[in-house]
Amino acid sequence: MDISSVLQGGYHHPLARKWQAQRQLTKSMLMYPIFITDDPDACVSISSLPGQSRWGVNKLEAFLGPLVKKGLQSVILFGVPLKCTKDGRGTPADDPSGPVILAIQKIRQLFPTVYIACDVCLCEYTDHGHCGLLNNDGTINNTPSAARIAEVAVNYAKAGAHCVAPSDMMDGRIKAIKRGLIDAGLGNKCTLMSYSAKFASALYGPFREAAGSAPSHGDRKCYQLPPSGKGLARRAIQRDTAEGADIIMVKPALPYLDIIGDAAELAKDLPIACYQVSGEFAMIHAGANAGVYDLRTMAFETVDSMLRAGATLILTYFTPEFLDWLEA
Ligand SMILES: NCC[C@H](CC(=O)O)[C@@H](CN)CCC(=O)O
Ligand SMILES: [Zn+2]
Repeated sequence: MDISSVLQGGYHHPLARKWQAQRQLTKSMLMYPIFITDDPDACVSISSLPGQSRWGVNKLEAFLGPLVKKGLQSVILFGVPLKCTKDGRGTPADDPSGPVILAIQKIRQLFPTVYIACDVCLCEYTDHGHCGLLNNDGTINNTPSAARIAEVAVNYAKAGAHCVAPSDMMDGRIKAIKRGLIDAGLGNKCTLMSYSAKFASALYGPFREAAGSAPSHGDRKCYQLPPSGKGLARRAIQRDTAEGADIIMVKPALPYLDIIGDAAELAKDLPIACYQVSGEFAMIHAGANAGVYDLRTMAFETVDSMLRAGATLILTYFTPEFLDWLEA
């Protein structure tokens, strides 16, 4: 056999196999999506998301304490208000007594080392369930939507969020948020993580069930990207980078590894996040429950593919497990 044909010598040993990875998962790369509801003492499991619950702020110490001890370093908060009065502009989104702002203050007080990101969107707070404000004909009214998203983001930052992450997909919201943060004197104190390449995916069902955030009519195809839209994704990544994003996110992750690669190419000087969304998480669990594969092995294999594609930050509901698995 020709000398150049022999590769197996480079990975015959378990340690040598580790060295083959350009980037390996570490605890600091994990950001844990958590659901905060407006019943302060709630702990309600989410049937569609194995092991996940909606938490009241009074339960956050018991919930997050053990995870912080295991090395949890960042969370991203999703408000799931069940008692508020929703309206056309998502008024409850930045209610100072709402679940997100109360959770920011509670986590800052309890766990000062934990980096707090906040998802910024209106769909959990509007009576129509869309991510922006609507025209009378039910279509998105983009300009006031971006302004409202920016207002909510700045209020989360004022409440102490280390990062705001707009998942709404309105055009121009990154520039609007950055301008708002700067005008509030927070431009250098709050990270702007943009869901730049966020697709109109079939994989959000469990989240929408958990958050009660499905649109009351129509769908989100006019503002989330078409799954086939590689060029659109590349343009959105470049646009958001130019508008002041500090982190670029691709979402969902596994069906969009090529887009993660595009982001790593186009925004090579920024951290690249990807979100292993609720449907991906549920799918991996379903396959393991069906005996198709071992859960831990598949969770690592999917995340390794995201790292290989260029991701440096992983939003995943497997965070608690990875904190244990990375210790093993
Ligand atoms: N702001 C939109 C919420 C949204 C997707 C959707 O429902 O369209 C995601 C949260 N950012 C869903 C995340 C998930 O499925 O885990
Ligand atoms: Zn939304």
